[in-house]
Order: sequence, then C-alpha cells, then structure tokens
Amino acid sequence: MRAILTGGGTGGHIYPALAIARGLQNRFPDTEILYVGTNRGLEADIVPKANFPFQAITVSGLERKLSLANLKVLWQAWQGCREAARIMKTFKPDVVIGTGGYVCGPVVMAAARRGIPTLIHEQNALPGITNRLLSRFVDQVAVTFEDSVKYFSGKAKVVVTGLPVRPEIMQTDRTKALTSLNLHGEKLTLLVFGGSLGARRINQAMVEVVKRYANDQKVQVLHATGQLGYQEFLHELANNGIVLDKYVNIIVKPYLYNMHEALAAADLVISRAGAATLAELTVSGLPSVLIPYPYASENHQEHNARALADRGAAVLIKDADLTGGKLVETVENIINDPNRLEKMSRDSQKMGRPGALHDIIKSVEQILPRQ
Ligand SMILES: CC(=O)N[C@H]1[C@@H](OP(=O)(O)OP(=O)(O)OC[C@H]2O[C@@H](n3ccc(=O)[nH]c3=O)[C@H](O)[C@@H]2O)O[C@H](CO)[C@@H](O)[C@@H]1O
Repeated sequence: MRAILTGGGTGGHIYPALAIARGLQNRFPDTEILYVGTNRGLEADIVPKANFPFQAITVSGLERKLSLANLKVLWQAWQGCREAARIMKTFKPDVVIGTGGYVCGPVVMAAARRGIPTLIHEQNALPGITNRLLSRFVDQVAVTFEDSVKYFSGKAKVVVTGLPVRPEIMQTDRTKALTSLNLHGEKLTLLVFGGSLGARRINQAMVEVVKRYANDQKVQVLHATGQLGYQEFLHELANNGIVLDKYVNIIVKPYLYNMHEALAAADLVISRAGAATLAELTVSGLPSVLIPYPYASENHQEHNARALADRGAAVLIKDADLTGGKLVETVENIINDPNRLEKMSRDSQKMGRPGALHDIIKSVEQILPRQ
C-alpha cells in the first residue's frame, strides 16, 4: 500500500500524522509512506528524524484580511497545487491523509480531484479552517471530540475516533527511559514544555522552579524551552546565578525529539494545553499543571485544559495569573501530597483513548477500494 500523509506547521498537526503512518505500517506491513509538508514548518525537521521520506511543496497561510501579501500567497497556492498534482502522478498513492495546517489544502484536494481515497483528522474541538473547507471533498473526516461534529456540513462523513498518539508513547519502559535521559530512578521527575514551539511565559516562570529544585535530593527537572527560547532561558538562569553544568538534576533542552521517553520518565507535567499534548498526557495517565496559550483561536486551549481540570486530572493556571512563585507553589502542593498525585494520575488515565489510532486505521480501511 502507498500512503501520503500531510499536515504541518506545528507539532500538534505533525505527530498525529506520524502516529497514523506507523499505525498503517503495523496494519499493512508493506506500506510505503510519503510525507508532504513545507520547508518552513516544523515537519521539515521532525519527519526525516522519524525516518519517513519527506517532500516539500510551496504554500503558505492566508492572512485573514485583504492584503498584498495575500496575492503572493495565492500565487504560491497555485504553485503548491501543481506540485501536489505532480506528486500524485509520480507517487500514485492508494490513500491520502491530512491532519490539518494549510499544507493539507492543495495535497488533499489534488487527491480528491483524482478520485484517490482521502481522510482528514481534526485534533481540536473547534475545527481549523483548512479542515472545514476540505471536509466537503474528502471521503472521511475523523475527529477528536464529539463536539466538533456539528461544524462539518451535512455531506461530510464524520467519525469520532479521538486523537492518535505515536504508538511508542504507550510502549516505552520507564526504567529504560530514565537511563536514556540520564535521570535518577529514585527522584520525582517534573517534565516541562510549552507545546511544540515552546512558550516564553512558561520559560520565564520556570526560572523560579529551577532555582527551587537545583540540587534537590527528591526532585529532578526535564525542561524543553522550544528552539527559539533556549539561549534566552540559559541567559536568564545565568542572571539568577544558575549555571546548569553544576546541577545534574536539572536538564534543559531546546526540543525533546524523544518525547515518548520523557513522558515515560515523568511523574508530573507542566505544559500548554494543545490537543496532541493532552491526548499524550491522558493516555500516559500523567497528572499535569496546564497553562493554556491564551491566543489560540477562540481560546480553545482553555477549553481543552478545563476538560482535564474539571475531572481532577490537571490543575489549570491561566496565563495571565502565571508567575514563578505561583508555579512553584502549585507544584509543591501537588508533589507533597502523594495521594493527590496518585488520584490525579488515575483521573488522567480515565480520560485517555488508547484505541484512537486503531479506530482511525479502521476508518482508513473503510475508504480503501476492496482488494
Ligand atoms: C498556539 C497554537 O495554536 N497551538 C496549537 C498547536 O499547538 P502545538 O503544535 O504546540 O500542539 P500540541 O500541544 O497539540 O502538540 C505538541 C506536540 O509536540 C510534541 N513535542 C513538544 C515539545 C517537545 O519538545 N517535543 C515534542 O515532541 C508533543 O509531544 C506534542 O505531540 O496545535 C494543536 C493541535 O492542533 C492545538 O491544539 C494548539 O492550540
């Protein structure tokens, strides 16, 4: 079988696509995958590292107002459509799957116009604009939340599957993960990241957390700053008299390419509230402190975070209320109460959907022509 996966911009669109790619390879061992993205999105970095062939097309996002820049975008979209059409001709996929982000537009459309079976996956409760448009042309729409079904027009075939996480996230051994990450088995691990691009506000607050736990005997910290915020964070720590080389229990990275290990090693997570992140936390049964990104469209990260907080799986701190002191206090309150930590973990696990990948692969099978 030959499958094209497309989706990009940020990790929240890319990782579900990678999960589906692996799911297809497990189900149909002869599957050949091609990932189509852009050179500007995070996919150009992540996909080759995940060992999938990657091809870029020219396309960028429209500004949501009339502007000259949009003329260039339209020209690029036309180029992108021609490039996507050429890829269909040469790769000859049996199925094309899009997971959101503007790159999906030309790729999924090129396939639908040729009668190639198509499926799109929507991660958020409030569907993105590309997916809403594409839903009229594709064979199947898979969504994470029941709530999003109503946003798709009557013609689209919508199925609720949940959000597929990379299979390795459910298969990684904690002890091996701790060793691989140079972490200590006896200490409580605090995993911190701000979504796939990092979050400056979380990095700023994390200075206090690092100060609190530097050299601590019971707690260790693994913090991903995001590629852009790394140098600034180290600089900020240095301004506070902290040079990381001195502390084995504090590990800071620009990006975690081995998130499956980080999640397996973690006891408590501090993060933004993107949909993919939350699916990974719940499937791993991890308690969390969530600080939703306040500028995500229609504030959807806060809705995501509330769903967990209302069920006891997470503590929500609004971005506007976030300070270093508040974050330290929140973490201390949770970790000094082992019963609470354990209950949060159980409540998180209850919300996980380990069957999401299986359900999506079943949806893909339904749109494939009968052999
Ligand atoms: C600002 C914004 O609009 N963000 C959106 C974007 O976020 P973003 O791309 O940050 O989305 P998510 O939080 O959903 O996913 C981040 C992904 O990156 C991975 N990761 C992150 C950091 C790291 O160092 N290593 C790593 O592997 C996480 O494990 C996760 O798989 O897409 C999501 C899914 O459409 C939306 O819900 C978010 O609202």
